[in-house]
Amino acid sequence: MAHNSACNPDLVLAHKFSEKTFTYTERDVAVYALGVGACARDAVDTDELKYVYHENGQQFIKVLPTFSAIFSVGGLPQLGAVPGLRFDKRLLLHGQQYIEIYKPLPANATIHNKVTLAGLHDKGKASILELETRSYEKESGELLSLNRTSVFLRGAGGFSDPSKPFTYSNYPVNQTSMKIPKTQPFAVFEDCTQPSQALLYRLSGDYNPLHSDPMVGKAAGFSRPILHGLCTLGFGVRAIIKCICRGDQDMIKSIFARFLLHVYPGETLITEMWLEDLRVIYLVKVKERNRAVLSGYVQLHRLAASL
Ligand SMILES: CCCCCCC[C@@H](O)CC(=O)SCCNC(=O)CCNC(=O)[C@H](O)C(C)(C)COP(=O)(O)OP(=O)(O)OC[C@H]1O[C@@H](n2cnc3c(N)ncnc32)[C@H](O)[C@@H]1OP(=O)(O)O
Repeated sequence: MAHNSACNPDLVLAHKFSEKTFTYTERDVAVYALGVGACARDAVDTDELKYVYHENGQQFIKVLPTFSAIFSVGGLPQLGAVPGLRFDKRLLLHGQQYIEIYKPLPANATIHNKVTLAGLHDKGKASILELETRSYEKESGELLSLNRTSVFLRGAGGFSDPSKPFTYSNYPVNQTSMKIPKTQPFAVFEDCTQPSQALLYRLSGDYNPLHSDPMVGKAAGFSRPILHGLCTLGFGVRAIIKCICRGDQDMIKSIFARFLLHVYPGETLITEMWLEDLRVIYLVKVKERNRAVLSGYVQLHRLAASL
């Protein structure tokens, strides 16, 4: 049987991504925090003002751990240039994100990114491409974070024998496995996204028109532009920092997220959390449609003394 020629796995796996350097400032950190809803309900929120303002004379504003995820988004335009990979960029969806944070992020820095391919899978109707981004602080050479981004390329699968579909990954499977407990959650947090949420969030560097252009949203199969997956993740992890970390963002060691369903800007997000030793399992639901949209875990360095 002839296979879809959307993807030549040998060429894709052999591709070397170019290294990139960029600088961010406190302004980017604050715009990001506002983009994931910090202080949206309460402009003097005692847990969150520090992400957008030099609260109590602090020298630098604090950085949300999920800010490191945007270091990986610069790889998006590069995907179109990967030899051996053909896909309709309007049909691309963010499938999963795994983040390791090695030290609290500085309020401003020049970052040097090294990107490698971590996985490629033929799912028949789609292919999944996984990229790893290691982000180094240029001045010190220190590794700040690792991101593994899985993109779900609808319509770009079926390039291998369906009886043994092509699959390659170079990372431990246990990093992406988790089960939602059947018990009552330890904590639940409800938060509203704004109708303009994606228009604000995109200023943090993901300018994919799927999140802003009504025509592109429709071409992708949605009634209107959808929210960035990493924005939903930012809301979910903020809820965990509030409810479990008691406001201390530096407790977070690693984060795993699987995007289950799209979110429309303006919808209400309910984050349910379960605590299993130093791991917080979480599930984010859209209240208006009663649908699960995101699940994953957050690994902590330690527990808050007041828990
Ligand atoms: C490099 C830098 C890149 C930066 C990227 C940033 C880009 C952003 O601008 C784009 C976005 O933010 S898009 C918004 C966020 N994402 C979403 O809304 C997607 C939500 N998820 C879905 O719609 C479906 O799960 C969907 C459509 C993903 C899958 O649903 P179905 O088609 O129903 O799939 P299903 O039949 O259940 O499963 C088929 C096989 O695929 C695996 N799979 C399913 N969901 C997955 C997911 N989310 N991530 C990874 N793999 C996934 C299944 O396990 C299954 O494989 P197998 O048969 O081997 O079990």
